Amino acid sequence: MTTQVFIDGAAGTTGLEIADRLAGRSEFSLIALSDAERKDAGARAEALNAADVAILCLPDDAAREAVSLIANDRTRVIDASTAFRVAPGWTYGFPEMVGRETVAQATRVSNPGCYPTGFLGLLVPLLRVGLLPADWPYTVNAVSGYSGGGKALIARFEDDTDIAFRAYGLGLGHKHIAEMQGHAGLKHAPIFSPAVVPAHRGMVVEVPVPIAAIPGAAAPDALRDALKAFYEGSPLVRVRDGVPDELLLRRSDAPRDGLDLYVFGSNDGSQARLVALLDNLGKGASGAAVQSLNLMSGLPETAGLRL
Ligand SMILES: NC(=O)C1=CN([C@@H]2O[C@H](COP(=O)(O)OP(=O)(O)OC[C@H]3O[C@@H](n4cnc5c(N)ncnc54)[C@H](OP(=O)(O)O)[C@@H]3O)[C@@H](O)[C@H]2O)C=CC1
Ligand SMILES: CC(=O)N[C@@H](CCC(=O)OP(=O)(O)O)C(=O)O
Repeated sequence: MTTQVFIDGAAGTTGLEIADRLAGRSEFSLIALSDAERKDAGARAEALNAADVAILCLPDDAAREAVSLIANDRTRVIDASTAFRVAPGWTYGFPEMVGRETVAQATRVSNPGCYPTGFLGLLVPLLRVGLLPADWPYTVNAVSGYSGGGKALIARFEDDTDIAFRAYGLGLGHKHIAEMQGHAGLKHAPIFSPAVVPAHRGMVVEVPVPIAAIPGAAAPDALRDALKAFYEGSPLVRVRDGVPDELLLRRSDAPRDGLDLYVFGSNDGSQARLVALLDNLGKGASGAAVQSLNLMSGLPETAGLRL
């Protein structure tokens, strides 16, 4: 029997990429609304309640509304928005971190934010084994392709091709901070410096680690080995060796659902740069949602993904 999937917000950036990854897959059939119906609460309620799995690719308020429109115990939810990422009763859709079986059994899954995927992917394994402390005030610097801001930011960057770099989150209150602090169990909120570059997709997330100044922090090689051990066997998360001359995002980069992690260390081991490379629309959004959908449907986690 096929799983009935309804993508609420199917005409948006994340929704379209999810539909792309589900195209041609006989395990799923998509419930589609016409352009005239897609924002109609009645039509959405009917589709939400007909679905085995509803994937919400909506702004936060519309995602909350969608959840409130579900009036049965059967429809399971994967929400791509920020609305439920630290909410009680929701499973955080990072299977490598919370466990594949936990996601497979979940009825309410919140898909991780793109930046937190890099930050938590780097830090949580190291905090869990005590190689870095939870009471250090971490910082996180990141750049994203403009598709990370959905249709509105895509339109802005495509209209104004003169923008070379856009720093934002300058009020130090970005919506991902609670998610980063909460799921890492950090004492202090991280200082987060996000920026957008004029490329459609792609993301680099970096956590600088002044090892010599952090009580109990391990050496760079030990940090890398611990990440490797944590992600051993993961088909999507790779811990890379070596020190390339540079890390590049290219405007021509194809969609991909992997997450690449690096630990760069100074010669004397006193400093490290933890770096994550991902596609904001891949493991940072649509790829992660399909990974969870696969697990919830008893399918191989990478089915339909771009490895
Ligand atoms: N883009 C990314 O890289 C990531 C996005 N996300 C999250 O995913 C969610 C979707 O983002 P994204 O796809 O980028 O955003 P988009 O703006 O590209 O798409 C959102 C879609 O939702 C539709 N929509 C808005 N309100 C309603 C409503 N009340 N009922 C039905 N449809 C509605 C919009 O309609 P219309 O087309 O008419 O505007 C649009 O098609 C957001 O919460 C975002 O924060 C998470 C991780 C990464
Ligand atoms: C470039 C850009 O604008 N990025 C978005 C985050 C994208 C993402 O992860 O989405 P969620 O809103 O679902 O968390 C931002 O900073 O708000």
